[in-house]
Amino acid sequence: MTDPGLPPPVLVLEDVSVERGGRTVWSQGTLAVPAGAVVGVIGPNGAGKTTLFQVALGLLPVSAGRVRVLGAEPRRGDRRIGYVPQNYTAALGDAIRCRDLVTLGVTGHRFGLRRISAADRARVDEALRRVGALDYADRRMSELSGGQQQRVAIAQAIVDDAELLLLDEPLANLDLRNQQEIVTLLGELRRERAVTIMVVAHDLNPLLPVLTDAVYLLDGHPHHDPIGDVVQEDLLTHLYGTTVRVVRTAQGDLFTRAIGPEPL
Ligand SMILES: Nc1ncnc2c1ncn2[C@@H]1O[C@H](COP(=O)(O)OP(=O)(O)OP(=O)(O)O)[C@@H](O)[C@H]1O
Repeated sequence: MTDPGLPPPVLVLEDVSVERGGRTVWSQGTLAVPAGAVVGVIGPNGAGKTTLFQVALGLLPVSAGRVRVLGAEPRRGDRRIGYVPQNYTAALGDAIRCRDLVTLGVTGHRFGLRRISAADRARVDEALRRVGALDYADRRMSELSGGQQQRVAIAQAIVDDAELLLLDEPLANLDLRNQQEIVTLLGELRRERAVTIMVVAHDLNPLLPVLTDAVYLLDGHPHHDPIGDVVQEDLLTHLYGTTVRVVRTAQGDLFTRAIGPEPL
């Protein structure tokens, strides 16, 4: 039973299975991601993390079960969801300018670029300002660093006031400082906009300060738990198939460390 005092969960799976190319990617997925959470989506390569996002975005039908996203069936082009795919910025054409990329988040297509209203232009500027990218708004994406590009991609995802942000590996290829800045930005967005954020990540450590929950793909099934229940040595060791230690420093910082395969 859902507590009537709480907002409804943003993503609900009821006994969901997904197949790709004739094989089951994951099955028996039953979970509910609460509104306002910052969720790490974790699991080994090929476990189906991106597949989960594609299901939520209505890009991939499920083979069994029922999915609800923001209270409705998943559907393509749902403006309430902001999505930054894996390697998104690398896949863009070289020529596009930052402001135009963010404008696509409002108009949905390139033809709209010339006909944008003053109100929409203001929203684009506000999104660029919010991620700290206004200074380079008129530069081409190809002229920016990886950290700057990721900010602009996030600006595009939030420009339409998304209620759910799906970020696939937003920290990949970023140095430690840029990773930290993007993580800080995610924490701020969550507080300011009450947005729910789901982040696919291979390295949990930089995200731990902001994560409230995790969805983890274990033995072919997706599960959801509060982050504290997931950052456990047994669970992470099982999940990744290599010994993982959980370390807590005297300052209370928590991090994980892989220390190699189990001895045979
Ligand atoms: N377009 C596709 N057609 C068929 N199978 C696919 C397709 N895309 C992915 N798969 C398969 O689905 C499974 C899950 O892929 P997915 O990309 O969701 O995994 P992932 O957990 O995000 O992996 P990674 O961590 O490597 O990015 C993999 O076995 C993959 O080979």
